[in-house]
Amino acid sequence: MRISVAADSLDGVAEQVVTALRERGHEVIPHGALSAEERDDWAWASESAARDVSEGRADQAVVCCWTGTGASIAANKVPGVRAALCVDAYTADGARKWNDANALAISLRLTSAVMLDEILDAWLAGRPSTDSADRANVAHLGEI
Ligand SMILES: O=C(CO)[C@H](O)[C@H](O)COP(=O)(O)O
Repeated sequence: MRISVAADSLDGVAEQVVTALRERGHEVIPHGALSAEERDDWAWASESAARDVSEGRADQAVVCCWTGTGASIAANKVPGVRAALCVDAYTADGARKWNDANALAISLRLTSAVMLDEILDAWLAGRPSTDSADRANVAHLGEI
């Protein structure tokens, strides 16, 4: 997959997100502090990655800031983007399954290197539920 990755600083696991995705065979499009040319504030960096998804340049995004909250809020403002702040593998699996989330938000403060690997494995293996109630919930997100 092509995965856009944004971070507002290189603290914590920011650069490990890029390395881990490339090791798993994905093409990474870097944004914010991960790019030499871009503004690195969380709202701008996360927006850039989310717009890649919204406009078809990327299949998914991973957006990071210190808490993960600002990055997820910014990404969720972009049409068609469903960003989920995930702190463990169960949440990441559920976000893909029940929310059909297409942007993974990560807290650089909370997420250890070990947890990041677990979260990414669950996220990348996850598939959206085909259950009609789950699909109805996801479809309604586009109507709110
Ligand atoms: O977690 C965040 C936003 O939700 C930011 O990473 C945090 O506010 C730090 O940003 P800055 O370095 O610009 O003060």
